[in-house]
Amino acid sequence: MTAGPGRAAGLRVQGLRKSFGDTVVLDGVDLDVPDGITAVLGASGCGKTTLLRLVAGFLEPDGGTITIGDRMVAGGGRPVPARRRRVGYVPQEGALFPHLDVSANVAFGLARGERRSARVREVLDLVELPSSVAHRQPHELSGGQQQRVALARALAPQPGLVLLDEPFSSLDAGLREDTGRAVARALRASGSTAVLVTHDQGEALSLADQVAVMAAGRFLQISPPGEIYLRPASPEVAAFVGHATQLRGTAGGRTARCDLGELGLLADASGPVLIVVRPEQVNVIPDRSSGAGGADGADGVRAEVLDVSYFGHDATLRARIHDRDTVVISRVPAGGVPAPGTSVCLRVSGEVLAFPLEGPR
Ligand SMILES: Nc1ncnc2c1ncn2[C@@H]1O[C@H](COP(=O)(O)OP(=O)(O)OP(=O)(O)O)[C@@H](O)[C@H]1O
Repeated sequence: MTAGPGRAAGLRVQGLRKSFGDTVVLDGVDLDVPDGITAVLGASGCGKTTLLRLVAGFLEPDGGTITIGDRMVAGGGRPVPARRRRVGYVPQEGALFPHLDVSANVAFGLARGERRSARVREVLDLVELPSSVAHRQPHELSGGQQQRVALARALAPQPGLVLLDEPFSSLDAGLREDTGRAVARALRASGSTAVLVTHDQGEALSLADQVAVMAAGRFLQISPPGEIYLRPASPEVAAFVGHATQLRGTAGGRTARCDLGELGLLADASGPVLIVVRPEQVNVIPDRSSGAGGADGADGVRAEVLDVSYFGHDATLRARIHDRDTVVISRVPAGGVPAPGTSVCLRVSGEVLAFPLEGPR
C-alpha cells in the first residue's frame, strides 16, 4: 500500500470517534478499504458524510486513527492537512465552479505546465466525456455530465484515494444508473481506491467490490455485495439491504418450522429463531384447494394477496397467511400477477437464513 503518484492507496480507519456537542456521530468505527470500490451504505444521518470529511481532513477526529496508504494522516500526532492527503473528493452536487468552463474546472488542482491540457483531455476521456464539452460552462451540461466532470476534477491530480459523497443523489433513476456505471468504470480504469457513500442499496450492491453497512455511527457488516445480500450478518442488515420477510420459527438441525411451513436452513440452528426469507424465494401459485383452512403441503401455505407493486419487468406483492397475522413479501414475474383479494398458495424455494433468538417470545 504505497502512495506514490497515480498509485492506489488503501485506507484504514481504526477506533474513529467523532461527536458534535452531545451528539455522538461515530462511535469507534473500524474500516479497511483495500483496492477497488467500497460503498458505505447507511440511512440518512448515520454518519457517512462525517466519516468522509474526517478521512479527507476537513474535520478532526476526537479519537482513533486514519491511515491512507502507509501514512497515518490523523490520530498519530499532528494531523496531515487535507491538501497533502492525496485524496480526491466528489461532493453531492453543485460541486463545479460555475464561472469556469469544464476544462478549467478539471484543471483546477493541476500545476501549470505543458502536461496540464493533455491531462485534462486524458481524464475527460477516462470519464467518457467527449472533448467537445471542454469549453462548455457547467450550466450547459446535464446533471450526469456535471457529476462526471466533478469526478474528472477529483481524478486529475492522480489521488491515491477518491471519496464520493452520494454523487448521484440529484440524478433521476435512468441517468443515475448510467452515470454510476460510467463513474465505476472510470475509477477502476484510473486505478484509484474509492469510497462511495450512498443510501441506495442498489447502487452499493451493483457498483462496489465491498459494501460496508453503517447504522448509528457503527459498521454492522463489511463484505462483498453477494455476501451482504445472501449472508447478512444480522436481521438488521437483512432488513436494510433488500426486502425480506422476517418471521419467528423453531429450528432443529437444517430445518425450521414457521408460518410458511417447514423450511430448509442454510446453516444448522436449534430452538427459537428469526427466519429471513427473500421475496424471490417465495413462489406464488394458484390456490387449488376449496374452503377455509391453511394448506401446508406440496402446494404451500394459503394466503390472501393484500397489495401489488407493479414494476414492469416484475412485481412485488404482499400476502397475509390465512388465519395468521404474518405478511409475506414475494417477487413475481410481470405476467399473471394475482389481484389483491385473490387466495393463493405460497411456497418457499431454496434454503433460508435463521438467526437464533434468545428464548421463546
Ligand atoms: N458540523 C456539524 N455540527 C453539528 N452536527 C452535525 C454536523 N455535521 C453533522 N452533524 C450531525 O451528525 C449526524 C450525522 O451526519 P452526517 O452528515 O454524517 O450523516 P449522513 O449519514 O451523511 O447523512 P445524509 O445521508 O443525510 O447525508 C447528523 O445527526 C447531523 O445532524
